[in-house]
Amino acid sequence: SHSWGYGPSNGPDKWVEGFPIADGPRQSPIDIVPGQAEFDSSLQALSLKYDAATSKSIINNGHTFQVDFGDDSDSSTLTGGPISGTYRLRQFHFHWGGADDRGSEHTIAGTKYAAELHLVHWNTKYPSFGDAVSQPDGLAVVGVFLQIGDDNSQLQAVVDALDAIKGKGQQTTFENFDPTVLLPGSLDYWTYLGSLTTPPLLESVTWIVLKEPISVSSGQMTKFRSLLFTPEGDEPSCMMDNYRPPQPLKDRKVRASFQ
Ligand SMILES: NS(=O)(=O)c1ccc(C(=O)NCc2cc(F)ccc2F)cc1
Ligand SMILES: [Zn+2]
Repeated sequence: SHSWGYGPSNGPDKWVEGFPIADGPRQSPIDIVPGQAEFDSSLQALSLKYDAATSKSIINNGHTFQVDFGDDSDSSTLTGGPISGTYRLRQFHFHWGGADDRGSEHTIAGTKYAAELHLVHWNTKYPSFGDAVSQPDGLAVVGVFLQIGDDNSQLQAVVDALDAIKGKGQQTTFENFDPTVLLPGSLDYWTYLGSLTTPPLLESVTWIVLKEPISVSSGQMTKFRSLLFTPEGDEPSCMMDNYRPPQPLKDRKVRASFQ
């Protein structure tokens, strides 16, 4: 059986065949309509405390590239915001388009950004990420939009590592990187209950989508698109348009941390 991907034969419209939860009640991403989000004064400020020493490696997993973090202690955590307790940073990755006019998973009143960063955290009330990922309050993912503009010098360290992980399955060390440098000035956010945006699409994610985008240049996006979905040696397929489109809101409310 061919595995899931983003092509015409294995893409988002086909995922329901192998993962029926694709049509579930709390799927992600969604279109966020600011005028319909409800300001909730009880929402706390986000507290993101990351330790550069926990960054380990950068890998091309055939769907995206991700930076993995050591998560066997509370060195890099998310607290506050809409969540209770402590969530540990596991990895961050991106989704992007084949052109600068698309690529984000969440959209804002229909507006697509060029890319979207996901910082993935798991609830330490569970013994591991693998346990947390199947729990309704197991994960918290912070989403950050990337908007085309000036070169993002903070992103360059990540961009420069991509040459070493061109093909699926390739990885290399990626140490001393603090993802705080990838956050925008404001931590204002929207939040709602959702899912993983890739199979197995588990409905275990508290989504925290930042209102303020960060910048990325067209040239930096071109380097994202030079990665391959395929292993070196296979017929090359450029890694792009690795985003799921917005899913039905169904019986959910989006809350805003700001007025
Ligand atoms: N785009 S997103 O931020 O929503 C997202 C975040 C994490 C994962 C993930 O960890 N997948 C692998 C994976 C899934 C499992 F369910 C169990 C183990 C595992 F490695 C997938 C999507
Ligand atoms: Zn993602």
